[in-house]
Amino acid sequence: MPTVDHTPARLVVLVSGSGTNLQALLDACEDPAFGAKVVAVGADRFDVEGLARAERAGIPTFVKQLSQHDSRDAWDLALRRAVAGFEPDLVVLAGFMKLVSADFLEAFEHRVVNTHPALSPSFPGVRGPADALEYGVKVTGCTLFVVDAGVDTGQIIAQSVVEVLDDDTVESLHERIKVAERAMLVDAVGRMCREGWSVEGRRVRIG
Ligand SMILES: Nc1nc2c(c(=O)[nH]1)N[C@@H](CN(C=O)c1ccc(C(=O)N[C@@H](CCC(=O)O)C(=O)O)cc1)CN2
Ligand SMILES: NCC(=O)N[C@@H]1O[C@H](COP(=O)([O-])[O-])[C@@H](O)[C@H]1O
Repeated sequence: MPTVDHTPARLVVLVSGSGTNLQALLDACEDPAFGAKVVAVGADRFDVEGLARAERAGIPTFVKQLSQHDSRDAWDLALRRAVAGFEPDLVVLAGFMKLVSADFLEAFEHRVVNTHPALSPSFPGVRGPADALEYGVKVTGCTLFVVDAGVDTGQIIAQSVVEVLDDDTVESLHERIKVAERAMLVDAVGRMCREGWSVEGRRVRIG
């Protein structure tokens, strides 16, 4: 089972875009009682707002771009080494739009979590809000899970429900999901870092 080896716990956050989930963690970490600090932010692309948010907060950043490596395996290894160099207790994929390999996950067993804008196991992949809207569900939401080698199939840590409104667009729905997602992420990551967690079969227990 994972152990939290540092106080405060060390978070490495991976992003690909605007980084509002990252920002929520950065804000929460300002309170020493939160029990965690972001020690590095990584991305798979340059010039994203998520990296700028980290730089403004004085946090080290790194970029590992797939196109700058000879193969997917070489990219994955470079990413793994960069993350490992920061000795994370927890790796948070926060809008990170690349699949990570089984080797990556083995290096940080049960320590890699991802936030997804749908209620798993429904609507996996990169179109969670659009797929929920198209299907016609009346409620959707967000899920934090322990990442495994599948796509959004890992053990569920936390979920939050969001109502779908009659006049929702993909954008309006995703924005409302993101409000719930940030609160869910901050709450669950804080509790994991302060209380520890265990994974048994499909079940995750905090504390
Ligand atoms: N092993 C896993 N890695 C990741 C997971 C996961 O569940 N298991 N979740 C993602 C986020 N994600 C959806 O939740 C997701 C991200 C990206 C893709 C995808 O097909 N990406 C393409 C590239 C797309 C791009 O660069 O814009 C790819 O990886 O080649 C699917 C699902 C985080 N990682
Ligand atoms: N499948 C992965 C996926 O859809 N991820 C989603 O991208 C958004 C990133 O927002 P942010 O960059 O503002 O945190 C979040 O809603 C996250 O769940």
